[in-house]
Amino acid sequence: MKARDILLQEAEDYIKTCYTELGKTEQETCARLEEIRQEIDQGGTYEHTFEELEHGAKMAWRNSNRCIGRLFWDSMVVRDQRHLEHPEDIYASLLNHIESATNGGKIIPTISVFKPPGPNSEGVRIWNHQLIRYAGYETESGIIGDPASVTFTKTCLDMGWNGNRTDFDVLPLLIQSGDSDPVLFNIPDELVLEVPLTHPDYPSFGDLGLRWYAVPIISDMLLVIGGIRYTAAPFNGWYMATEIGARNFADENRYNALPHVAELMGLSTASETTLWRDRALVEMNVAVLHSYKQAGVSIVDHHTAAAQFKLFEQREAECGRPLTGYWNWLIPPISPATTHIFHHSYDNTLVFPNFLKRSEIND
Ligand code: HEM
Ligand SMILES: N=C(Nc1cccc(CNC[C@@H]2CCCN2)c1)c1cccs1
Repeated sequence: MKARDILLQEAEDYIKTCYTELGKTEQETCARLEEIRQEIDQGGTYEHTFEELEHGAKMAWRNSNRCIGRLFWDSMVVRDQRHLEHPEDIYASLLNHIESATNGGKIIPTISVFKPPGPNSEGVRIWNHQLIRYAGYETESGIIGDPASVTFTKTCLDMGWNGNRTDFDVLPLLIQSGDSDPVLFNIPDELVLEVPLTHPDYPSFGDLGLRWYAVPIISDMLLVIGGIRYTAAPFNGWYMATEIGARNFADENRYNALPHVAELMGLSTASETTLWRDRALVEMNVAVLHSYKQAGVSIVDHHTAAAQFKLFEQREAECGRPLTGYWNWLIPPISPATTHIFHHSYDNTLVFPNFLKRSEIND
């Protein structure tokens, strides 16, 4: 099949599903399909209406098999930014996304969709993994900051960026538009809401100096709708606390904070059989939930998130949509067996629209 025929097939499949879900008539659907056929014949691609883009982005979230947070798929704010060309304008739009999604801590799930690559344009690409993330610096005496960011930090340093070399330096944005070189932009401090970590029962927890940012905004995944690949479509929700407490601060190849937490709790780390690691892990997650709630920043615990996911499963069944999911990612990293997810199996079929990692694209 030629590329155009594949694109036309994917466009038809999407429009039929999308227009049915939006309650449009057969007549409207056929008329739109004819328009798209002509557009593809003439220019090799086609452009989504805002309505098609908005609903497609929501469907992509609804189809994200690794996401436990999908109950709220239909409430996402979709920002159509396809008219922007210049890196400075894209930068300004990303700052608006950060500010509007943060919403003073009452986080609003939001996605910004930028111009996709076309027959005569490279489209937009954001090189960051997340819009807000901490730098990682390799030094002779170990790593400062987030080890997961060492490679990207090196790229930014090579391009002339300088961090303060603390454990919590917010990285710059690296934006590429069309076929021009990527450009670096700093994020103003006042736009980055952060939460200092304290623990309700251990006053010395605050002395660890741990903090994390409020809003996770994934910026390195592709949004694929009806055969169109949006290479820059940063999206945010709110955190599930275990992401921060059981991975970012707990992994030995991340901030590796559990031994410090065990020490301040007065636990001996001499033997694994005391389960000191597990006790430190739970208190780390208690600290995250306590701190985000105290700061008025949206967050969800893994039990509540699992209960919400169960509701999502039920609603999808009521709508007659087969549920797809990926068990390995849906179970939380602590106490997984206390959630219903652990005791179920899920169909990991890839349904479109969806989000893909760059490495998952095979032309
Ligand atoms: C509203 C609150 C949300 C919560 C609590 C939530 C929770 C999560 C969690 C815990 C993961 C696993 C992440 C990891 O282990 O690294 C995840 C994955 C994912 N979520 Fe959600 N999510 C939310 C909203 C969203 C939104 C708004 C989107 C997109 C529009 C989304 C799309 C995804 C995708 C694509 C993945 C898989 C990422 C990958 O494969 O690397 N989620 N989500
Ligand atoms: N709560 C969130 N967490 C999340 C969602 C998708 C992807 C990620 C990052 N996952 C990659 C890390 C690094 C390896 C394993 N997890 C986090 C959200 C981020 C954006 C919207 S919701």
